[in-house]
Amino acid sequence: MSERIHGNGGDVAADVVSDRPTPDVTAVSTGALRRGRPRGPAVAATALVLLALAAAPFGLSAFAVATLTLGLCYGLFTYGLDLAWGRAGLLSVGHAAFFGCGAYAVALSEEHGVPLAFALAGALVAATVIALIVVRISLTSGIPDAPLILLTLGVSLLLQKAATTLTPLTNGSNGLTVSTSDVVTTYYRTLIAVVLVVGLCTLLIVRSRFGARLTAAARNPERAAQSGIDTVRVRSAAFAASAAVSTIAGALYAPVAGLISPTVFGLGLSTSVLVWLAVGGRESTLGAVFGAVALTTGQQILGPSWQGWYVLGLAILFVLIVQVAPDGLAGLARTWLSGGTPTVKLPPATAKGGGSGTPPQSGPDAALSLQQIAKSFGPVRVLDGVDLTVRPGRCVCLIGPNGAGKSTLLAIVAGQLAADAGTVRIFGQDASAVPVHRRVRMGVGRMFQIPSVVTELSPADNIRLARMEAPVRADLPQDYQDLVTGDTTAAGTLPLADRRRLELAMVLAGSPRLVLLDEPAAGMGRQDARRLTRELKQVAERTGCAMLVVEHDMDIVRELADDVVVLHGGRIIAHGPMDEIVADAAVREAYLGRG
Ligand SMILES: Nc1ncnc2c1ncn2[C@@H]1O[C@H](COP(=O)(O)OP(=O)(O)OP(=O)(O)O)[C@@H](O)[C@H]1O
Repeated sequence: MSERIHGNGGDVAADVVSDRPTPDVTAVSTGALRRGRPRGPAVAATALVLLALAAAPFGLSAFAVATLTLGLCYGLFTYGLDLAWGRAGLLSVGHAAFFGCGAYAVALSEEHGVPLAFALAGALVAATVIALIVVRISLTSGIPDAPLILLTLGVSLLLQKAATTLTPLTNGSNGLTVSTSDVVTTYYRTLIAVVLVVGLCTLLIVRSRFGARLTAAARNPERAAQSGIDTVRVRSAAFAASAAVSTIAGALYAPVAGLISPTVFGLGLSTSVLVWLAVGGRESTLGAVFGAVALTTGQQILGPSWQGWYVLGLAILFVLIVQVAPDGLAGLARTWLSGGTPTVKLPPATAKGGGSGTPPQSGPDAALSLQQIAKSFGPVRVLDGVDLTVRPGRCVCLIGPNGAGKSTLLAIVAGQLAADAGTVRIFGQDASAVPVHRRVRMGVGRMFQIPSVVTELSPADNIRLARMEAPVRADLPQDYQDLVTGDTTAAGTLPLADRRRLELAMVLAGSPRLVLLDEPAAGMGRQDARRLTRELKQVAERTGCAMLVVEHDMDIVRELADDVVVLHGGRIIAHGPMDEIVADAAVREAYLGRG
């Protein structure tokens, strides 16, 4: 008897002989960095799984092998999603759009006699271009997560609509048939080989310098950009690769399914792959494939008899996993094998250090020169023609009442915000339209109000990260060497003062010539704040860098500042040495609230 297996993207035909009842389930489902995982057990587990998969055709029924074949197609798809959601931190809820492109490429090629290679190349190009457009719009919108979720969902629904309505081409909702000969035996082995090759290729990429950049960009885009990494480019590339792998998975799925209909673009499959990945575990090749294979098998075996109960069980499993083990089964295994939560590790390719940027060559009069900077948020004019100069080796403290626009000005200097008008010059070069990561290569370093480090990495890896794109390779001062050689616990577990010290070390490791600091002692106790102030002074003396510091604490300002600049009402109302500023009537009126 010929048996059909039902996949989430539509019917799946497998010409197998069995007495089993036809399984029919619709699964309800949802879904970077390298982990510091125990390598021996991971390699052993991978080898064991591969051996078991290779031996499957010899010991299992044709139905079971067909189920495994389908599971491997979905496994590759899940692995594709992991590149986006796991490795790049980009949640897509419409990834079936890319899977469907691959499946329809095969079906259309067969139906209309288009050469398969041509159809596949077309699908890969289309999926990659769509992915790049969607991800770039999302990442440059300035709004986290929501744009990508909506756009991916929109694209998948649009493609589903197109597949339904372009009847002469796609046969509408009836779909297109694809020949399924020899799908169980030879095809199964081919699929294992493809999964293995794609897995190895991406593993190499993840362990490369690109992988290190992706690790940082996914975990802490703000700090990654401030370390000279083009986060939009790196994450966009990972998302495009994710779309390409998903397209390949869809193409491999078509002959297994035998029938490709518009449901292949549907929300059901997009949510299923999220569940497979969540359960298997993000950032784990094995976990992603295992999650898909295990749940697809469960669906085929339990689905027909348990029907709604299976779907309910899957939903409960998903909620449990998200609550109890957000890193999925692979995360649980890692924690169990390492005897605690393992620290994420930066790929080794970063060890060389030194980036491709050009350090400023000239010695201009000003490290920073702002001319007529203006910025409004809606109707509120926050900055209204600010002129400011910071000379090399000088420390300028920017003070002013709450809401005066100090942090906004600092963000404009760093490149995080664009000014509405005015010019930002850094070491003589016009940097007004230069993005954050390129300003870093021009010599800008930045410390944030809340210390911004990659919390999952060890302090040493954080410093390696900071060095990776540095225009000039700088050795850290002796006082910070303990951070390079110290323990390997995650930086997120350090107390605030130590995280602040680590952030300063990261800034120093980037060889900055202009350092921006936003309330560096915020939240610190008196003693820690004094220690940090001393360290900052030493840094300024040792490196000769310029500093622009936003600070409220007048003791710190007095100790640090060569010049004080007072911002009020969007304008600079006074500047000069601290003693003159304190005596200035306009400052007392505006800032201290007395005349
Ligand atoms: N992204 C934004 N959207 C809308 N308004 C903003 C935004 N960022 C800042 N503002 C507003 O701009 C004004 C200046 O904010 P900013 O944080 O630059 O002031 P500040 O001088 O640093 O204040 P504080 O000393 O309290 O940190 C405030 O009124 C703030 O509410």
